[in-house]
Amino acid sequence: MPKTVIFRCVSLSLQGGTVSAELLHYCQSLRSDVFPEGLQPDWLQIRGPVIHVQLPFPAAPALRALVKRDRMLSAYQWDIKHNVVPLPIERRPDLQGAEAKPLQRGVKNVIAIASGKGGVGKSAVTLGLANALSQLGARVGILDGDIYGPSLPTMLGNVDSKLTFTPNRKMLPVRSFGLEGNSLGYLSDPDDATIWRGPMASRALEQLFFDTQWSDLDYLFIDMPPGTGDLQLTLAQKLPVTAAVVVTTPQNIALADAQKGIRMFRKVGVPVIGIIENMSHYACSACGHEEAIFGEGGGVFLGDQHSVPVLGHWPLHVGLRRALDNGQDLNRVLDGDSILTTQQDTAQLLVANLWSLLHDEITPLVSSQPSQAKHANSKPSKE
Ligand SMILES: Nc1ncnc2c1ncn2[C@@H]1O[C@H](COP(=O)(O)OP(=O)(O)OP(=O)(O)O)[C@@H](O)[C@H]1O
Repeated sequence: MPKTVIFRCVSLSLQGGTVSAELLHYCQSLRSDVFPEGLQPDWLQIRGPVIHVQLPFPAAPALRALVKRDRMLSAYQWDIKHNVVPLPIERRPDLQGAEAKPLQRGVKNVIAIASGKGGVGKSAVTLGLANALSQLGARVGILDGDIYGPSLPTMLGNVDSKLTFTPNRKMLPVRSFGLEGNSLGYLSDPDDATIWRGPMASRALEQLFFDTQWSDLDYLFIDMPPGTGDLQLTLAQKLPVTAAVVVTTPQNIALADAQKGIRMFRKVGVPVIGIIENMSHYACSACGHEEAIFGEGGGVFLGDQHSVPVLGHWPLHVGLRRALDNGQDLNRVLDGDSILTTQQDTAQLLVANLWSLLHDEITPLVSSQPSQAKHANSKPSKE
């Protein structure tokens, strides 16, 4: 129905004091990256001039931006809340096997953040996403799976914290900046981990995952160990991972490793719901000149090859590096910086993609659509 006609219907129905089905229909016709199928009628309740929304994932800023662009909808008051929906067990092949252990009570979704190659910023991206979702009102935890170089305690600014245990010997996660975290770095001398070998390392991580008493969490991120070897494969198989995100830099060398990561998850039936291109470019803080230090277009090329959407292009950012390495609260030291908006946009797209996995009637963004990000079809530059 054309917009003008709907507008008239809605005005009439409001004058009559009745809720307009046309308005719900109209909301469904709105489209954005985060809401590719519009606003679903069962999310909305219209009472007089107020539209109450219960989103199944945290994305209030994306919805506000959508509403702001729309002359008719911006005339309403919007009351936006969310209640995160877990992926049902029947849609999770990883939880159905005889060996698979169930998710802990209260953890709704487990998202693995992986990279084929080390040093691409996987831990930085994990923390950035977790922080962004927490700022959007989600309850978020991080499991530091990088046993050979646990970086979570440094990034959360609590290197001296040690784990405490419940009476039945469950580990209680450490809390910082509104996030829960667990890492071998809190448990022992981190240097001990460097001598661990494959099966031992994988058992340690399983234990860290299953024997932590997480609170009720909407999202638990696992910062996977770098690489695509046996350790990573075993973990992807044994941990109840809802979906995976692959981090890469634009370079060819990183892309080749990221491809292996995507294949690895697919092999064990874990959907890869997005790629994040980190260190996409550098913007000089003195003159603003942008330089693609590690090449260009790699993330999009990878996404197109594997039909996985690119969720974000994160720049090399001096302030971010400083904050992470000094364990500072990103929201405080980067307040007003566009990097936080970039991270939040990516996080909203990520949880929207995760939600779309739940619904047969919604076209999943996962593995069926080519990337919608800019520079589509461009090949990575030779670096
Ligand atoms: N976008 C970015 N801008 C600036 N610095 C970054 C960015 N991403 C990561 N870094 C910095 O790069 C370094 C490596 O990042 P990080 O530890 O997250 O990589 P990783 O992929 O997890 O490494 P590993 O393979 O060792 O686990 C850190 O000092 C981090 O703060």
